Amino acid sequence: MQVQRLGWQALPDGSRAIFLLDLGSGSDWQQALAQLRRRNPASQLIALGLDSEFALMRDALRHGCDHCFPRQMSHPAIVAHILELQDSQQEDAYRVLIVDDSVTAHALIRRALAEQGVETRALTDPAQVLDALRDFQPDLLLLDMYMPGCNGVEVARIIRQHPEYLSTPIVYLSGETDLALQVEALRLGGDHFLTKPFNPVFLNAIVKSKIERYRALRRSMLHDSLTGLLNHTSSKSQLDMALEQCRQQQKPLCVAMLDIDHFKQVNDRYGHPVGDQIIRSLAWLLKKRVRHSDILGRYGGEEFLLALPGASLSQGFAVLELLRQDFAAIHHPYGDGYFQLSFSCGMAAFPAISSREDLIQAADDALYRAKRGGRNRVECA
Ligand SMILES: Nc1nc2c(ncn2[C@@H]2O[C@H](COP(=O)(O)OP(=O)(O)OP(=O)(O)O)[C@@H](O)[C@H]2O)c(=O)[nH]1
Repeated sequence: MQVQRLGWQALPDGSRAIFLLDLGSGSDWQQALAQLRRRNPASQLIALGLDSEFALMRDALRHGCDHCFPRQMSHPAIVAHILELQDSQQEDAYRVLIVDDSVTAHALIRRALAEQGVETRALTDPAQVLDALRDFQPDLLLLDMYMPGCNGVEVARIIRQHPEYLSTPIVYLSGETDLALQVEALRLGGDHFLTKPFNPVFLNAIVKSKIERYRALRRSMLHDSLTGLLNHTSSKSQLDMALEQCRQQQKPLCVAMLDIDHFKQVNDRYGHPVGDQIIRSLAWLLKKRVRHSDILGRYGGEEFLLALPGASLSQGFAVLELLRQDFAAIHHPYGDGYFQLSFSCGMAAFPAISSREDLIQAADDALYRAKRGGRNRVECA
């Protein structure tokens, strides 16, 4: 992430950036803010340090701010929000699965959604829906109501039998105008009912808002709230998927378990909030340095899991050794001074070790050796 400090006059146009704005105390920012908004429609505008006052927030939002962070918001909370925004800017395109027996309807819907950059896959046979859900991992389903052999409500009910798809938004898109039938369809597992012929602008608006909420919900389910990294359960499931891909593509994969050294002493000496901040700062260092395709999770209290698909044990070792040195060099401010910390790390790699459980166990054993060997070191299985 690049950070620049600029005055209102020097702010660039047409960028996809995150702007942190100090709106000051007067009201002369309103015009400048509105202009910035017009010139940078794809950017995120954040007003910092505002008094939590209705009229001020209303004006900031009215003139183009996406978020207002009140004065009392802590610095770590601000950084966490910014990192989350940066993540959401890097997200994949929205994916919509269309189930409709008419190929003409497919073409119309796909064209309308493609205009907003939404990826689509279309099925004429509803019996293939479970395979398509697994392969395509859509963010939303658009379901026709009347199809040969099965209706849309039955498809929705079958999908809802699978816990992993319980929260996937289902929108009916059908010529059915009977209100009682529409209500019944919603009761049995749908989230919204749109009628054909559809308005493309309205369809896109519904699809976008449903997917935004769905992705936000998934983010909070899959990520750890302190650091924003994957949580314990989702680290393991993402590692399973990455391992499967590496197996198919005959690539190596390296797993590292990291644990901050003598962390109990940090809490005891400086207090729990400082301990939390140390956990965040290691999380952010790791996040800044790994690739988008790597898997990074908070595995336990002060323990992290990092998996590097495509990296051999020696390549992974080089990455972790550098990270170890860089973390150990950080000066963590406290009072008028600072303190330094280190982490220990254990590593193991596929294909020498083939299952997820064995990889984590082997990396954990190596981590234990690193601790026993004096800490602040990386050991390989
Ligand atoms: N501040 C803070 N502390 C945590 C969190 N999760 C776990 N801890 C603390 O982390 C400490 C871990 O201590 P230990 O497992 O004994 O190990 P250690 O002191 O790090 O020593 P070594 O791992 O042997 O180097 C415990 O005191 C936990 O209470 C958290 O979310 N925030």
